[in-house]
Amino acid sequence: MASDKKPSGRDELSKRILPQMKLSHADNPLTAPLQSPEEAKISASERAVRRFAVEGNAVVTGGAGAIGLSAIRALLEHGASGIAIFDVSASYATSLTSIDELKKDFSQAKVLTYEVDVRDEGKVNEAVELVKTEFNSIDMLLCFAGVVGCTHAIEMEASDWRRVLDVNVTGSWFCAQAIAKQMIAQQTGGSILFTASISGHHVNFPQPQVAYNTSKAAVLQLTRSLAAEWSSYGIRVNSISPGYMDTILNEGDGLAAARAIWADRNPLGRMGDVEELSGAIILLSSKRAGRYMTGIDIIVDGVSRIDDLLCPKRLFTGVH
Ligand SMILES: NC(=O)c1ccc[n+]([C@@H]2O[C@H](COP(=O)([O-])OP(=O)(O)OC[C@H]3O[C@@H](n4cnc5c(N)ncnc54)[C@H](O)[C@@H]3O)[C@@H](O)[C@H]2O)c1
Ligand SMILES: OC[C@@H](O)C(O)[C@H](O)CO
Repeated sequence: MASDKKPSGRDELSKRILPQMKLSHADNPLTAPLQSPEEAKISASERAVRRFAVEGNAVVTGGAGAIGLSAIRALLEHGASGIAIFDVSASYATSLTSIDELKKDFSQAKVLTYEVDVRDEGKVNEAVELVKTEFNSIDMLLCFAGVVGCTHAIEMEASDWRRVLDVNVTGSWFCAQAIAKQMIAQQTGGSILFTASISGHHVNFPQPQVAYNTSKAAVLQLTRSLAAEWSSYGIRVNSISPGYMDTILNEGDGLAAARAIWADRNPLGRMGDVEELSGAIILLSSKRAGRYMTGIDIIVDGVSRIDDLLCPKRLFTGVH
């Protein structure tokens, strides 16, 4: 029987937004049958490897940085066929040797570098077009481009605030939108992974980082919002939240002294190694292993958040 119910606002919206591009359940990689008849025949060991395989090509922002480079190595180890690194020249200058090593170790894959400041929307779109021509398809986006700033809130200049928010939030958004458009046009779906932080979940101690903490909390909401909007195009959107990792990001800006405090307050007594993020990155980027995961955040921090429980100032003031 035909319903005379008026369409809801949501129905109207769904009609307007690229309705013709929405994937049917059978074509959407997130709702299509999990296993094809051919796959049912493969050996258990082959299935185990396939479960965590990473398929296709990835754009990796901040890929010349510590976490980005380690993630690229893991993506290539798990089968990625192409990597396009988006980063700024200063980082390329120091990471060229590592990038050359990656190219040598994974000669079957294409590793390309693009000088892109993720704050520049035009440059991001331009680079995505170039990657599209080079790779034909873009299947993954991993956003590691990020900056930190340790300034007392009361002394912060507008430019300090904007620098952090522009790179960490707006830059991630520009890249996600440009690449989602491409994934939607391909009708293949894909995976987007943002880098949030434990700083998006709690307030760091002892360093003052209001802009950074705010930016990473925004990344968590960006993740959930885009996951909800883009699942009907087969696009999964997730994030990881690293704890204190032993990278150059945590060396400048007066942070050297804080490192001992962070390690001391962590029950494991140490900061994290970037390699320890690889498991979560591969799980979320893998089409099979991560298939029913979207809109989530994986915290990899060796329980650094225990700061929240142990910080005497916060306990006494009751401020959490
Ligand atoms: N190191 C940690 O403890 C830690 C913890 C939680 C989250 N994170 C996040 O992980 C990500 C990577 O951090 P990392 O430790 O590898 O730092 P890193 O400084 O080694 O890497 C960051 C990379 O981002 C690039 N970048 C900065 N601004 C950019 C811009 N405008 N456009 C393009 N690229 C830009 C840098 O050139 C650099 O290569 C960041 O988003 C950071 O906030 C780091
Ligand atoms: O909170 C952990 C990180 O996001 C970050 O490394 C740190 O706060 C930067 O000083």
